[in-house]
Amino acid sequence: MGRLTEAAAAAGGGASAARSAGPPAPLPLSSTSPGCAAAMASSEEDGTNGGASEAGEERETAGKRTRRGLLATAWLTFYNIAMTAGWLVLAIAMVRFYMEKGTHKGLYRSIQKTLKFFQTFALLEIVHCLIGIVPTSVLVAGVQVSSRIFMVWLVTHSIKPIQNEESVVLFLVAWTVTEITRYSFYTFSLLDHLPYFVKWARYNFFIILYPVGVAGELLTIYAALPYVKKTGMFSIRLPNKYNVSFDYYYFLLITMASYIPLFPQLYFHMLRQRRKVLHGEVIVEKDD
Ligand SMILES: CCCCCCCCCCCCC[C@@H](O)CC(=O)SCCNC(=O)CCNC(=O)[C@H](O)C(C)(C)COP(=O)(O)OP(=O)(O)OC[C@H]1O[C@@H](n2cnc3c(N)ncnc32)[C@H](O)[C@@H]1OP(=O)(O)O
Repeated sequence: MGRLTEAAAAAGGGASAARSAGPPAPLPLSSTSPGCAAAMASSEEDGTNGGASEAGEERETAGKRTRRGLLATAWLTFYNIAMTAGWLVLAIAMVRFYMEKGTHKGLYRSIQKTLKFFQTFALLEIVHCLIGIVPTSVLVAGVQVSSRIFMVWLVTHSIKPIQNEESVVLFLVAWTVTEITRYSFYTFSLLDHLPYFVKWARYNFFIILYPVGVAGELLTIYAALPYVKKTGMFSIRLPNKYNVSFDYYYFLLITMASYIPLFPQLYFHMLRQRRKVLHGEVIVEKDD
């Protein structure tokens, strides 16, 4: 299948035109076919397109809502409000803890229930992609959510001695700021009242927060290695009646290594989203 790509001027479109112009991302983890060539046209920087394009955007939002269905829109609005509130509660609890105790020791323990609840609830994001009520690629959402679930349940919850590591605070702060911004962005978008600051924050904060979060996660797994090796936790040794063996220590090493190919994919996916939404770059792909 050959491909032909052309740049479309985003005269009155910004993010909406970008989205309507075609699916994002020629990366392997994106929903588009790998290797698609893409050309981009940059238009507005500040989101002010004039009355005509605003009316166009409104029509587009209404169109999206109709396509998605009212029930799905109502569910997503509820889901995003609940998630924004959950991560806000977490942020407030963390700030209060630090102000009262003056140390990060004991922080994870004090917020773990809320964290586990809301991060596990985020599994629904994979379901949203699978049933098609959000346009995100299942793979992108799957890698993002499963790595978080893994960090919460199979690392931080299960390996108590690492819960007071500074690196835990690093990823907790990065996740919390990201999620408050991200879910409020989705909420305001669905409600058709998106403040420019929220949009700007959604597509800029990640530039710093993604590497910070990943560093926190990797350092936490690294800190867990000696304990996992010593205890042999979650490992299955031979001989056993199923004749299978599993070593959690090596599994953690492989997981750390998998960040090398996977994290850049997510990061570049977000950089592309940023270019489309904030700078109105439009990717149009045509199949021969
Ligand atoms: C079992 C062991 C597994 C181990 C795997 C190990 C490998 C791991 C490597 C990866 C490491 C990641 C680590 C990570 O945990 C670190 C951090 O998170 S640190 C903190 C910083 N993080 C971020 O900034 C996260 C950025 N990522 C994301 O935002 C998303 O997760 C992502 C799925 C990557 C991107 O989102 P998306 O493609 O959806 O982009 P947009 O937000 O621009 O949305 C596109 C359109 O979808 C609509 N949408 C999406 N979700 C919703 C929703 N909930 N409600 C309503 N609408 C939604 C959105 O509005 C856009 O729609 P449209 O185009 O129509 O406007």
